[in-house]
Parts: sequence; C-alpha cells; structure tokens
Amino acid sequence: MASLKIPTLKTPSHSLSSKLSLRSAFSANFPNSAHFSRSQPQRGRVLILTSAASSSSSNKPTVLVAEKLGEAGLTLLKEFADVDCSYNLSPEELRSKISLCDALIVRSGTKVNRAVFESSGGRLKVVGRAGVGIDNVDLAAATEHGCLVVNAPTANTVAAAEHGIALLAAMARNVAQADASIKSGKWQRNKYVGVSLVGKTLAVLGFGKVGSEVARRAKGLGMHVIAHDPYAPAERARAIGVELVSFDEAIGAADFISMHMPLTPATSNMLNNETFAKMKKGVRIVNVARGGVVDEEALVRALDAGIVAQAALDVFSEEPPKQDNKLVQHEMVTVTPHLGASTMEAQEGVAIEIAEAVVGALKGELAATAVNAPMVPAEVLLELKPYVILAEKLGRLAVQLVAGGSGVKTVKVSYASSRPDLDTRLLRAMITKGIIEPISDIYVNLVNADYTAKQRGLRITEEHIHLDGSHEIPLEFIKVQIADVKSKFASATSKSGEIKVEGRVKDGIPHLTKVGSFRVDVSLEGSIILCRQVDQPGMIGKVGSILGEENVNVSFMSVGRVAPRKHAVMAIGVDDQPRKESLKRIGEVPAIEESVFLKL
Ligand SMILES: NC(=O)c1ccc[n+]([C@@H]2O[C@H](COP(=O)([O-])OP(=O)(O)OC[C@H]3O[C@@H](n4cnc5c(N)ncnc54)[C@H](O)[C@@H]3O)[C@@H](O)[C@H]2O)c1
Ligand SMILES: O=C(O)[C@H](O)COP(=O)(O)O
Repeated sequence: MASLKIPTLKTPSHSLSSKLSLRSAFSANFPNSAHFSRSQPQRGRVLILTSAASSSSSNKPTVLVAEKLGEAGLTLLKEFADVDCSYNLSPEELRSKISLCDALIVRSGTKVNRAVFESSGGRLKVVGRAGVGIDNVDLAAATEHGCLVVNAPTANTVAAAEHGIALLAAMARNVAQADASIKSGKWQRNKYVGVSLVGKTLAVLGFGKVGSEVARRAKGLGMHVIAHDPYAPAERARAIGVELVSFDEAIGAADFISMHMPLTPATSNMLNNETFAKMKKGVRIVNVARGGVVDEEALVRALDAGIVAQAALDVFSEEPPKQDNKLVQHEMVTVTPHLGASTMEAQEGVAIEIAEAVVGALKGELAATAVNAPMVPAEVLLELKPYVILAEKLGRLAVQLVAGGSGVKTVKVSYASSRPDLDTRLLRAMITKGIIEPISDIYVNLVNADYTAKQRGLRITEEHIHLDGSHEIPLEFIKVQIADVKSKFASATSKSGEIKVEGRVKDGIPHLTKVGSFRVDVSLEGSIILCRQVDQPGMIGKVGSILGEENVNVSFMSVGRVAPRKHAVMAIGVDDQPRKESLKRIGEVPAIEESVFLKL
C-alpha cells in the first residue's frame, strides 16, 4: 500500500487561534463577505483563493447561477455574494468560468461532471442543486475535490406530485391528443374515449416525498393505491392507507404505475423488457422521476405490443429528447418538457431553499441538505467545537514529530468518553486534515477527508475508550498514535514504538497533555517547542532567557518528568516562530538532549 511520505514540513500560512470555528470542518468558508480577502490566500480556515482567480474587485465570494432561479433566491444570494447569472452556458463556457467561482447553482439541465471540478482549480467549494435529483452532479468527483454538494429537497415535492396527478388524469382521458386533434380542425369524440381512475389500482414505485404525495392525492380520486419502496417505513404508508408490497406484486397488480425513485445505478432501467412482461396487459405508466429509470426502447416495444396501453412522461434519458424520439412521437404517449417542479410557487421555494443552503455552506455553517458529507446535527457540532480544534491540532503535532523520509501509513485514534454514541466522524476528519495538510497541497475538509486519507494510503483506525461517569462532557481526551515511523523527537515515541500525543479540552481550550510517556500541559495556541532534558534546577530559566533575548513571547511552560532528576520533557508555548539560531542555542544548552519546534 502507498504511504504518506513525510517531506520537509510546510509552514502553514495561517496561525491557528482560539477563534477557529467550525468553518475549518467544512472549508467552504467565508467568515463573512466583508472580511474575506482574496489578495491574501489562506489555507485551512478559508478557501484557497488567489487574486488571479478573482473575477471581481469586491471581497465577496462569487456564485455562478447557471440556470434560471427564482428572484427571492437571487436576492438572498446577492446580499452575500457577487452573483453571476449566466444561463445556457455550453460545457466549454461552464468549464472556463468555473475557476472564477466559489459556488455554482444549477437545476437538472447542467451536467456538473468531473471536468467541471477539475477545471475549477480547487476554487469551487459548493454546488447547489436547485431541486431534488442530483444525478446530473458527479458526486464522487465533487467529494474528491472537497466540494460540498447541497440540494433543495423539499420545496418542489407538491409541484412534482401535482404534475404526476395531472399527467395521470390527462393520459387517462387523452387530453393532450384530443387537444391537438381539435386544434387541427377535427372533432373525434369516439376516438378519445378514456378510462376511469376510480376503483383502479395505482402502484407508486418510490414512496418518498413525491411518491407519498401522489399516493395521498390518488386516494382522494378513489384509486386503490399500493406502493413499492425497499427503504420506506411501513407505518408511513399505513398512515395514509397504502400497502407496501414487493416490486413484482406492485407491477403485477397495477392498472397504473407511477415512478418516483431517484436515478441511481440500482434504479437505472428498472422498467425493462423483463419487467414489462410481468405487468397486466393494458397498464398505464407515468414517469415524473427520471427518464433513465425506464428502458425507453423497451417501453416503445411494450407500447407497440399493447402491454402498455399508454404512458405519460415528464422526463427523458436525454433532455431535451431528439425531435424524432419514438416516445415523444408515439400516439399513446403524453409528454411534457420536465415540468414537474415548474410552478411559480415551487420555483420561489426552491430558490430560497438553495440560496440559504449555499450561503450557509459558504459561511461554513452546517449544511442541512448536504448530499456528500456526513450529516452532523447542529447541536452536536456546537458541543464538539473545541474537540474539533483539538483533533486537528493533535494531528498536526503528531505528523510534525515524524522524521523526514518516514512514510505515515497507520494512525490510531483513541477517544476516551463516557458517551457510547459519540459521533467521531468530524473528529476523524479533522485529525486527517491535521495530518495531511502540513505535508501536502491537498485541502482537506469534512467532505473529502476519508477519501483523501484512502488515496494517500493513510489508514486511520479508531478506538473508543469507555469511561464511567457523567455524560455531560463529550470527551475526556483524544490520543493520536502514528505507528511504524521514526520520530525526530525520540521522547514522543511510546514504549511500544508509536509516536503518541494526547490532548484534552480545559475550559474550552484544547491542551496538549501527553507526549510519548511524558505528561505535559500546554495550551494548543500559537506554537510549541518541546525539549527533553535532564531534570535539574535552572532549566526553565535558561531556555526562557534565550527566548527572551530572541524576543519570542512565551505563553505557557510545562515540565513532565519520569522521576525527579531523571529525564523530563519541557513543553513551551510560544506566540512567535523563533529563528533557527534561537532553536540552535536552546539545543546547545548542556542538559538539553533533544528539542523540536512544532507549528500549530
Ligand atoms: N419531474 C420533476 O420535475 C421532478 C421533481 C421532483 C423530483 N423529481 C424526481 O423524483 C425523485 C423523487 O423525489 P422525492 O423528493 O420524492 O425523493 P425522495 O428521496 O423523498 O424519495 C425517493 C424514494 O425512492 C425510494 N427508492 C430508492 N430506490 C428505490 C427502488 N429501487 N425502488 C423503489 N423505491 C426506491 C427511496 O427509498 C425514497 O423513498 C427525485 O429523485 C427526482 O429525480 C422529479
Ligand atoms: O429533481 C428535481 O428537483 C426535478 O427534476 C426538477 O428539476 P428542475 O430543477 O430542472 O426543474
């Protein structure tokens, strides 16, 4: 397996402070538009931006809105960002614009593929999908690029359900065909005799938000409604009088089938030759989900064979479909151009929902509708905040203790807590960030931490040390151990050979409390000098006066020793980075056996 090579450690261009917010976890962070400066690119806390990447002279982030968005959403966005509404961009135009944008908002008509993320040069931090389906966004590529994807999953539910019902009724009564006929001067009352809905069985496939609203409305029309959804809770179905059945039962019993699942590899072409063959002859199909859930050629054949009497389609595998598309031209098929979400009300709602999500994500707030990052409830985030800082700093310290040329492969993290259900995803992500960022150019956040670790051959194992006691404090301490490496500070190596650092939060401030087997206590602010010395009088004074002469402000000092007059480790918190010569002078103090400077 590859390993994370330790090159010369980079000095972070920022200094961490206790002001560090949860932003670091999400990365798509603009503290607020007024304080954001592109001319001073920073890593870690905010986006990597360069003045060359800036398209505007203001300090605001740039949001590209690539498809029509409701006014209320645009107004919200404009309060926070420079908004570039460029509709109908070609793929090339989108790729060339994207490196100037911090966020991109699309509907279903824009393919946000890997090339888009690659062209963004690391600047794109949020993709907002103004709607539900995210099949037009390459989530794997987004995650690999540390880009958060958020959607607007609720505001168009009713609109989509109403459109499904509209198509159901229009299909059953040949509304579209009869309308076209009369407009062409004909009066064909016998040709357009329809079928009734009342008493018929409707199978809703996909019993989520839209599917259940369709079911509720269909029941109001007097239909018998059954549903299939492998993941839907039976109680939700029962509550509206719908029975959940197997896929085969659903399609075998249905007079009408309505599709409401997302397009995924598992649902692609789920209606196909084989499944059409299991349906009742004369079944009618509505699709307001995605074109790709139906094998369109198989549907044409099923229509021509009379297995499917009629279909009503709002969505197509290729949008817009070619003009000679056999389904579009088929007499027994009613079509609309992906209008499910297109009501005035839904579009205003979606625009607000996505604008809030994108602005929140750019500010580094928790994104409630994130689709490629673990959901951590806001209250958990707030409580874990100081531990998040501790986790990153311990990772950062541990990796700086690794000798150059070593390969970091295995990191073990132990969480000592009385909470059996402690959510460690965020902490793990931050330790990963702390370990990887000082030694690479990769920007790590909650979105891409696990992926990045895997890519770099870094295996992070986690252990919970269960403590008895009050559940009030989420965590007693975090221990980070790096195995199978040499350390540039031998005292940081435990008896079993791992580099070991341990820390805890005291009064809301993260502290380093153990290095190797030495207990220390130094607040993790500024930077740290670690020295191992023979425990004897005057050591603190000697080192302190060297730092004083060099004008380096000491914020904290702590000495941990194995026994009086034996070995001791002195941890010194410093506000400024000492000159190399100062560190050399410290190393030359006779009783000092080794020393190292660690930048936080
Ligand atoms: N035509 C439009 O304009 C329009 C508007 C809104 C939504 N949509 C589409 O409708 C889909 C559903 O929207 P929603 O808001 O109800 O989403 P949702 O996530 O609330 O519901 C989707 C449901 O599909 C279920 N599902 C997943 N795999 C399935 C499978 N193999 N078989 C059966 N069910 C399965 C899920 O368990 C879930 O309950 C969206 O993904 C989107 O593609 C289209
Ligand atoms: O997934 C959705 O939300 C719908 O398909 C709506 O898509 P649209 O935003 O392109 O209308």
